[in-house]
Order: sequence, then C-alpha cells, then structure tokens
Amino acid sequence: LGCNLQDNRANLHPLWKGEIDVPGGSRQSPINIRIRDSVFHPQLAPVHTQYDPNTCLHIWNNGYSFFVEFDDSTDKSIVSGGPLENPFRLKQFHFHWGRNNDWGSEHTVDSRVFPAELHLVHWNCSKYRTFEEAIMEPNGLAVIGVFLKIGKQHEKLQKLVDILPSVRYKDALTEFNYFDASCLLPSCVDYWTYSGSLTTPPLTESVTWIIMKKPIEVDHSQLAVFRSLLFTAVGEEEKYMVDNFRPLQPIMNRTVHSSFE
Ligand SMILES: CC[C@H](C)CCC(=O)Nc1ccc(S(N)(=O)=O)cc1
Ligand SMILES: [Zn+2]
Repeated sequence: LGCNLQDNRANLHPLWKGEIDVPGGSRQSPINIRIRDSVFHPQLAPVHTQYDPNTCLHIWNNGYSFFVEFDDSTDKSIVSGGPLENPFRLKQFHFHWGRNNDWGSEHTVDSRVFPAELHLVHWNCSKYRTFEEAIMEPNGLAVIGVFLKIGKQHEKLQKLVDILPSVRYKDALTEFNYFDASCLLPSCVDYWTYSGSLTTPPLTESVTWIIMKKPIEVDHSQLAVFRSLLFTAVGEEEKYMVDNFRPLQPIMNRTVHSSFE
C-alpha cells in the first residue's frame, strides 16, 4: 500500500506541473524489473523487426524528447513475434536521458539505472486504423526499450547526433531520411515483457513493453549532444532538455515475463 499512499507532493515532476500518478492507474510505466521475480516463458519467441530505412521521415523536438518519425502508412517497417499476436507498425523512436551519466533511463533492472533509454514505438495496425486510435486501447502499442550505456562510440547513431543541433528548440522539425532503426538494437535477442503505459501524457495504459536485456553502447560525447537540446521554444528562457524520464511506478499485481532463463 505504501507505493500508492505516496505523498502526492513527492510526485510533482519538474517537467510536468501536474501529478505523475494516474489516479486509478493499475498498469503504469516505467517499473523496476526485479530479475528474480521475472517468470521465464519458453513460448516467448525472439522479437523480429523488419525496418525499411526509406520509411524514415523527419526528426522533431516535441518539448519532451526528440522523435524520429516514420511513414506508417504501409507495413514496410514492422515488429512481430515475441509477445505480439500480430505485426505492429513502427511510428517513431525517441530517447530519455539524464543531466549526467549517473541516471537517465526510465526502467531499471534490479534498481540499476542506465544513463539513457531508447524507445521504439509501434502500433497495432491489425486492430486499429491509426496510431492515435491505438494509443487509447489496452493492446494498442508495443514499445521496445533499449538501455544505453557509456562505452565506445555508436557509429550509426552519429548520423542522428550530427543533425540534432537543427532541432535544438521545441517544435523544430528537420527532414531526416534513410535511417535503419534496427542498428539501434543490441545483438542479444533476450528481453523482458510486461503490460504498461505511455510514460508521458496521455499516460494511457496501452503498451506491451519489450525491454531488451543487453544495453547498446554510446560514447559520452554522443550523449552530451542530447543534453544540448532544449525543452523550450525559440524566444523562451532556455531550459536544457535533461532528466526527461518519469519516476518509477508501482508494479501493482503485474508479472514481468522473460524470454530467457
Ligand atoms: C495525443 C497523443 C499523441 C498523438 C501521442 C504522441 C506520442 O507518441 N506519445 C508517446 C509515445 C511514446 C511514449 S513512451 N515514452 O514510449 O511511453 C510516450 C508518449
Ligand atoms: Zn519513451
């Protein structure tokens, strides 16, 4: 009971003026993944991504993160397998990161925090007609989460890092085409999966989360460029886009399943 008797003042997040907890929410994200509490599911096949680099459209700074958006009018870029009954279409990917390398991820693993986390956002095109419709449905979205750790430079990510200064301000948008998002996935196929929510408004409980066990490596200078972005629009008092992660939410009566033993 302690978790939802939290002092609401403690939940006021600098990014949002309102409360963080959705009153009555029973499957909110992010959560701490306790490895020893996760349940191995032998039927959980590897997740299969098939991304067409030509479906990449643009990058935009939406004031929370920067979104790399894809053309989701066809089935050219999809994720299937794993816990998913049918293919889901890639809509966008984005990241969450900290003001330094000591924190920044949304999910944690046995309370270990990573300096950043990538989210590849897909929607259930077999059941719903649009992304906007799918985000309101309990099985509408599938988000692949990938942890980032500081290590060697991620060469394929550099193409994205180099263009970030062009979306420094909130609402800036720049054309960005031909990017293969699968280069951001770790080589290890192991993952955890659980039912959760969007981690920014509208916080809807519509996400099947697929959290990859292994992180990808980026170097500190690449993350430093993420931190040069702004939450604020041109003409506003500049606020660096950092710490754009949501606090951990109560697991309530959910089970995290693993695809590996
Ligand atoms: C009015 C609704 C609008 C269309 C939704 C735009 C959108 O994409 N929101 C979104 C997506 C992913 C996450 S996360 N961080 O992966 O859980 C959080 C928020
Ligand atoms: Zn996210």
